[in-house]
Amino acid sequence: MELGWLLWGAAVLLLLPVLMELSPAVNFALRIGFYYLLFFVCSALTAPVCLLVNGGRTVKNMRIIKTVVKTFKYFFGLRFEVKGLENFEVEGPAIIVSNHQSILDMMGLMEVLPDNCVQVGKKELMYAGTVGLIIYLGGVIFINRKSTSSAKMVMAEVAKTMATDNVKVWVYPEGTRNCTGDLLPFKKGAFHVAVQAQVPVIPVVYSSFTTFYNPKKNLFTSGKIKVEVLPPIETKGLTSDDVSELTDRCYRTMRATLFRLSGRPGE
Ligand SMILES: CCCCCCCCCCCCCCCCC(=O)SCCNC(=O)CCNC(=O)[C@H](O)C(C)(C)COP(=O)(O)OP(=O)(O)OC[C@H]1O[C@@H](n2cnc3c(N)ncnc32)[C@H](O)[C@@H]1OP(=O)(O)O
Ligand SMILES: CCCCCCCC/C=C\CCCCCCCC(=O)OC[C@@H](O)COP(=O)(O)O
Repeated sequence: MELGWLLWGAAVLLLLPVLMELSPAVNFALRIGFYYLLFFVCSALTAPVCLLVNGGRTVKNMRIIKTVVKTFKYFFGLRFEVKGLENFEVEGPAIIVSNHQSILDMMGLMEVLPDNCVQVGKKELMYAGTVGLIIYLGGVIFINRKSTSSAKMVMAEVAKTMATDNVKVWVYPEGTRNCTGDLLPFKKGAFHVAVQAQVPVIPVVYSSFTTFYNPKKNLFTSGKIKVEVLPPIETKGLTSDDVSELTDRCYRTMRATLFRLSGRPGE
């Protein structure tokens, strides 16, 4: 029995490099599967540490999560080239908005995440096993995208409490992953919250992943990701009537930056 398992294990180990060469699909599945496994196992190991160190759900746990997730890039040969971090140094709370391409964004998020910053996430993530637990402990704000009214209520609450809690809130205004190399139209919630709380909007742009990551083509190799934190956009004195223009302005600036960072000619 043991000999059988030994032979089986040896065969897989010998065949794996061949399989990975022969089949991009196998290579992609193994790499993305390993990414999920890293999330799952590291979440399970980090959750007790967060509970022991910080006692429960608090943005302070993001420091621990960030320390762990920042190591993931080495497993996948990914490098980040970051510019503009000084733009995070605003007095007090702010709304941070960035493009969202894939679950790989979690590495980019943690690469630059400022202190006291929580994220807005779809509520389905709460049920992602140990990952749901760790993002709950990290203070992630969960919204139900299928119910605009309830999502708006949650966001309105964020606008009220972010000042007292002195937290920054990171939102993906596209509202979903989009790995096309362009931006989807922006949802307005993040900008309503910024205006309601009268806090600046800080745009963050990640260069396109398409040169090293494309699930449709089973592409997932090593690569470099350029990250640029843009100057804050003030909202003091703005009202809800200005939200559409603020959203459009932010969209245009981020889209131009995305094209520049990705070496794509602007339109
Ligand atoms: C140790 C190991 C650990 C391993 C794991 C570690 C993981 C790392 C930890 C961090 C985890 C981070 C997880 C991130 C997950 C990211 C996501 O899940 S992205 C998906 C969720 N995010 C969003 O959806 C983006 C935010 N969405 C919005 O802001 C939306 O606007 C909305 C509030 C959900 C409403 O959406 P919708 O109705 O579809 O569209 P809109 O056009 O935006 O709004 C319609 C309408 O309503 C007005 N409006 C919107 N928001 C408000 C508001 N807050 N107040 C008032 N009015 C609002 C808007 O103006 C529109 O009206 P109009 O007349 O057309 O203008
Ligand atoms: C014992 C229970 C076992 C449960 C198994 C679950 C295993 C969980 C392992 C990994 C989960 C990875 C999720 C990590 C967070 C990723 C954040 C993210 O990028 O979510 C996508 C969201 O932004 C937008 O979603 P859509 O593009 O709209 O779709």
